Amino acid sequence: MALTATISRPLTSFRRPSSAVLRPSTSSDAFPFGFPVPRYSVKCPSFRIMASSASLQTPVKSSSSSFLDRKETGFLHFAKYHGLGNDFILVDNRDCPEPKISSDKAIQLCDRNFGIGADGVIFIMAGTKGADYTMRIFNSDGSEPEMCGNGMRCFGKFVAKLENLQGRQSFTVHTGAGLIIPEIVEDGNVRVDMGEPILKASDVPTKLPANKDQSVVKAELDVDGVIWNVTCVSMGNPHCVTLGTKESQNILVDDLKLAEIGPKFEYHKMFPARTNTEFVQVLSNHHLKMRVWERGAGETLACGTGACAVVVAAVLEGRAERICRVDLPGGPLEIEWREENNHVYLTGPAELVYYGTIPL
Ligand SMILES: N[C@@H](CCC[C@H](N)C(=O)O)C(=O)O
Repeated sequence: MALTATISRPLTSFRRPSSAVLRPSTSSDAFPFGFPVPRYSVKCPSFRIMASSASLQTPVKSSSSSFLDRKETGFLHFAKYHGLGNDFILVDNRDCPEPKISSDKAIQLCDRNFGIGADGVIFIMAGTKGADYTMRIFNSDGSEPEMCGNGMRCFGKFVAKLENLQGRQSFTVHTGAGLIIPEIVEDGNVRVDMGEPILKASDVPTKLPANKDQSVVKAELDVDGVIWNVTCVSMGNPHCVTLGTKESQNILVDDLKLAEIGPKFEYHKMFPARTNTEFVQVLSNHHLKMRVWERGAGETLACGTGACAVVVAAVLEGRAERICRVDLPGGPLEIEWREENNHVYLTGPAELVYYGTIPL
């Protein structure tokens, strides 16, 4: 019998064990996709009968006369979501311990001309290490990052659909960046407890010379002869944040040729795991504007972990307060770096674009 998790709890602590209540699924937990349930899985033959841990409306028969079996080919059922234009293919992977598609397939599916088109593919997986769920993600270049802030908001919305959860909800998600807690709030936005930023240079990681406290704040980075002032922050994934060059403390982000300079930061020898790079214009001490060049995805319309890193960097450089609105090309995010627990909170929208099915 398939089980679905019903979770509703206040968000007061972090990195705590899961206490999700498990209940048998019923027909009211109908799988949201409006297409026939597949009779196979793509990379998990042992889960052949069950397409999703959400209940199926009709029993699945393994019939050799079915169209899909006859074709002997696979289909991927997915939901397309976006968080401020940072868009993802979401796959219900709860019935399979490994992502249902390979990183090579993710590259194809993310292609905006020859595929579905997305900045990444996100897998909703069963919980591990005491969490309610696990999130894995491939960037559009097939690399696997530790975390994704906008993706986590989409993850939260999709889980609520899959589990038929209404209203305010929160759950714990195990990621490469540790335990992350998305909460769907009253207005439908998702607020994510992103945990603590990592500032220790070797953990970001960056080879840039660190301060006494091992952080890299307003260090000089030479990119083709231009000296940029950069602060390095990991939100589980690496970020290089710049609020200006040695010449000028103010960047006009709209004027930057990101496609030209972005890759030079991403592959700079000072960043052994490559890096995401945020270019920031300070509008006031509560209002920042940024553009991002993402590791493994290029310029995107928004980056949640990036916006968090930007506020942390701007605070460390004395250019902003701990609660900021961050404007990205796709729209604004609210970021708070809370002093009492050192956690960063990210709040913003996540929207379903469509459900789809694609042959593999
Ligand atoms: N867009 C994401 C970040 C996705 C991962 C990133 N490209 C990386 O490789 O670290 C976000 O919203 O945080």
